Formats: sequence, structure tokens, C-alpha cells
Amino acid sequence: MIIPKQDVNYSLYLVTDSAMLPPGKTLYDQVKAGLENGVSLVQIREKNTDTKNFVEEGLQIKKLCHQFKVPLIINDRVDVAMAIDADGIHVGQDDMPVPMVRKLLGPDKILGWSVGFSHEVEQLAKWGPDMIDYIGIGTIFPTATKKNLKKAPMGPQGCSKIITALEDSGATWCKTVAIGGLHPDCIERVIYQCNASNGKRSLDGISLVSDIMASPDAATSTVILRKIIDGTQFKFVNFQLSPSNVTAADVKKVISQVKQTRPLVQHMTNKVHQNFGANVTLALGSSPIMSDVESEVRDLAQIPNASLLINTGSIAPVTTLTTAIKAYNEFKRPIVLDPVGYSATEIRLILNDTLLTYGQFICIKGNSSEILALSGLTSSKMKGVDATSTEAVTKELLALATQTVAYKYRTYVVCTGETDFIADGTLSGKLSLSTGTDDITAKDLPCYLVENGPIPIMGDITASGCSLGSTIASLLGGLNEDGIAIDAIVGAVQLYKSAGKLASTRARGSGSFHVELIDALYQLFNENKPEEWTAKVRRL
Ligand SMILES: Cc1ncc(COP(=O)(O)OP(=O)(O)O)c(N)n1
Ligand SMILES: Cc1ncsc1CCOP(=O)(O)O
Ligand SMILES: [Mg+2]
Repeated sequence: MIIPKQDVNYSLYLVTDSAMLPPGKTLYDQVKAGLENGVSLVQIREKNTDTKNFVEEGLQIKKLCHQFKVPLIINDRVDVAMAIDADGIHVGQDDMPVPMVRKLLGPDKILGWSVGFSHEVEQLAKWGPDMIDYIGIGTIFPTATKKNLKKAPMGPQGCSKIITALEDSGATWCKTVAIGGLHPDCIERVIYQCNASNGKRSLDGISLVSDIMASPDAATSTVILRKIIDGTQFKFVNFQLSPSNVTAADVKKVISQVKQTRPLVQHMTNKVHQNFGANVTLALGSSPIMSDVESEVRDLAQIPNASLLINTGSIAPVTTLTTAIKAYNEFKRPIVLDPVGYSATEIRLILNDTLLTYGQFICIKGNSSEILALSGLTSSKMKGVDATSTEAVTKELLALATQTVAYKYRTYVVCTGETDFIADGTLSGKLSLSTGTDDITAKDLPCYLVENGPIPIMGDITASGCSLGSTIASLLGGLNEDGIAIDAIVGAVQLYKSAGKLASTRARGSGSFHVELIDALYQLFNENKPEEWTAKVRRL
């Protein structure tokens, strides 16, 4: 062993593939470029090479790795690993049984195992700490590198479930790397979102094949990867994710910024919401564009102060939505998701889960059923909550559901109802391998309540919930670089609720309420006196 196995650095784990080398490059060239620029662990994965060639290549690459004090792992072939005295072996669920591999290899070598389901993790605790050193969790995203995958990509959410299972089962010695479709455009998000729910751990590394092996410039590709992996903050929007007390003065500042910047709010929304949402956006000094044309999303995402609202009330083609999400993420512009009817039908569940897998949202806004469904909390989980009234239980459940969704997707979440709940799961964008969320769990997240008494007429018009999405997207879109996201989100909810109350006192029925709501939003926005708004904010 080049280094004791407990000291292995899993952070950037290169798995080779000689079938995808760019013209003029050898496997040796690519591994060398990787090692020179920060690859911390190497696995030779040869699916179609003769044993003789595999052994020769293995010896060569081992020598190279050891010059960099990096261990060499062999994929699948225990015989080859033993023949060349490699530092370890990686086996999958269908390869040689793990206890046999360990017996052949002895106690000091590194043994890695592929895991695709959380139930597979239970075996680790049964085997104990002397069996498996790390697991490769995958596949995270679709990849052309591994053929005949038996399971659909799990996304960061599936990976978090496995890391959580690891903690729950007590197999805390076992390190974790994620694998499958990992490239610079998604790695930060994967590290950011993949955490155990007890806050005690995150991924120990990123494992990948094509990003380095197929690269015409493997050195530069590795430098880019290394920089991302060593980052300490995921800055997915170009304004601030810092905490705030959200005072009236803070909200006032947000509105002043919106007035100056006049954000462009792209709506990919349902038909019923389109007209009303456009008018709400205009009332808030912003420019609506109701477009779901795939070919223009990149252009729109590059406009300063653009923001995107995706409302899945009408189901747009998934590729259009994912293209838009990728573009807005690339240009660090905010995306608000309104997962309409989440889990009401299978298709809505799949669509919303797909969107959440492929992008980083700044805010998820839903009603209580949507947020409860996204949280995965059931009423049985609430048993034991000490509450004196049904109302208190309900509020407690909704607050916890809002926090749970915020933690799961590392985002801000708004859960609407008579009381609106807002949770901040971003932890200021903190990014780190291994240490998770520093023991912070969902229930520890900041949570704000916005209250203004019942406004029943809100439910008598179309698109009133959807237009809160427009309001949040407007205020977020308008933030300057020093603007604070939570001020805009809480401010938007407070503004919308106050306008709803004001409009309800002026309206004669649901028809005039529609008009009065727009007038009230226009008035409150332009007056910009949050200290006088009727909706009040308090911290949980
Ligand atoms: C780090 C890492 N994780 C997972 C795998 C996949 O192993 P397996 O499931 O056995 O599939 P093959 O790689 O053998 O096709 C891996 N190789 N490395
Ligand atoms: C070996 C392996 N196991 C699961 S996915 C995968 C291939 C990952 O390749 P890439 O990094 O090119 O997506
Ligand atoms: Mg295998």
C-alpha cells in the first residue's frame, strides 16, 4: 500500500476507460494529466482487454500513481489486482461476493462496492468495519459510459437516501463517492444536495470517467474539477444567500432595487395563470414574458435581472423545461418552482421530480398538500408531537414539512395557506465534502411565519396562488449583487398577503377582487412602506 487505507483521499476519483480516449492520447497520458492536476484516486476499469494487457497496463499505471502517492484500484478483476499487488479492488453487486474478495485481498487493501439502493447499505453494518472501505453510489445522472444500467438514475435525492441509510445503519466508517454523469455543470449541486438527514455527513468524493478520459485536454478538465471540488460555497445565484432578520427596512431595500432594475420575469406557466400573472408582474414594476420556446431560453437567461418561474400546472415538454433550468442555472439567475398538484397524479409527480433532479431552484412554492407530499412526512410521523390543539399540530407539521423540503433540496421553500411558512435550507450556500451540514437538520433551519388572518376570497379567483409565484420571481429577479434572497422571498409573501387583505376589504365580489388585487399590489409596491403592511412576519 502506498498510503494507509484510512488516509485515502476520495475527493476526485478517476475511473479509466480506454474505449473513449480522444485521438492521439493514451490511457497513460490521460491518467498522468489527471494525477498532475489533482486526481486523488485511480481505478482501472477495462471491460474488453485481454488479461495479459490488463496486467501490463496495471503495472504501468500503478507505478505512475505511486509517483503521486495515489492508490490504484482495479475494477472487477480480483486476479489482476492480486497479480500486480494493486492497492485495492472495486466490485459491484453482480461481481465476486464481497466476503470472498476480502478474504483473497487481506485486511489492508481498499475494498469498494457499488450501491444503487438504500436497502443494500444494511449489509455493510452486518459485515462490520473490516469489510468495505467505500461505496460508489450510482448512477446519479444518465451516462453513456456504463451500458445496460439496471436502474433509472437516482439523482441527488436518491444519493442522499443512501447516505442517510448509511448513517441510520451505523456504518459510519464507510466512505462514499457518487458516480454517473458527473460533469462540472452539476458537481457543485451534487455535493451541495447529497447529505445525510442527520446533518452528519455528505459525500467524500466525486468519481467519474468521461469528463477526464474523453477530454482532449485532460489537464485543464482536471483543474476545473479540482477547483469545483475544493470550493466552499455554491453560489448558484448572483445575489446573497446570507441569513437575515427580514426587517421592514430590508424589504423596503428589496423593493427599491426592483424599481431600479425592472426584472424580466419569464413565466413557463399554465394557461389560466398567464394573463393574471403577467398583470401582477407589471404591477410590481417588472416585465413579464410568457414564453416556453426552447430556442430562446438561453438568450433570456442572459438578460441582467432575468428570473424564471416554472409552474407545472400545464405540462410543458420536459426537455424545454430542463433546457431552461440549465440555462438559468448556468447564468446564475433565480428559478422559482411551483409544483402544481405534486403527487396528485403519477405524471405530475414524475415531471416535478425530474425538474428537481436536473436543477438548483432558489425557491419552491407550493400549497400545504404539495409541500407535505414533497416532504415525505406523513401524519404518523407527527405522533408524539406535544401540542394542545389540532391547530397547533397542523402548524407544527406544516413548519416541519416546509423545513424538510428546504433541507432536502437545499433551497428556500414557501408553503402557502392561512399562515404562510418560509424555510431557508440554503445554509448560505455552504459546500463541503464529508462534513455534511455540520449536524444541522431540517428542524434547525430558519423558518418564518407570515400571518394576516383568513382571506377566504383568495380561493374564489383563478391563479391567486400561482401569482404569488410571479411576485416571488419578480422580487428575486430584481435583487442586486448585494441583495439578500430571504428578504425578497419573505417580502414577496408579506406584500402579496397584505395586498390580498387590502383588496378583500375593497372588493364587492370575486370579479372585482381580481382587479382590486392588482390595484393593491400596485399601490403597496409603489408606496413601498412595508412597515405599514397588515401581514406580519415572525420567526418560529
Ligand atoms: C467508484 C465506482 N463506483 C461504481 C462502479 C461500478 O461498478 P459495477 O457496478 O461493478 O460496474 P462496472 O464498473 O464493473 O461496470 C465503479 N466501477 N466504480
Ligand atoms: C462505472 C460506472 N458505474 C456507474 S456509472 C459509471 C460510469 C460513469 O461514467 P461517466 O463519469 O462518464 O458518466
Ligand atoms: Mg463491476
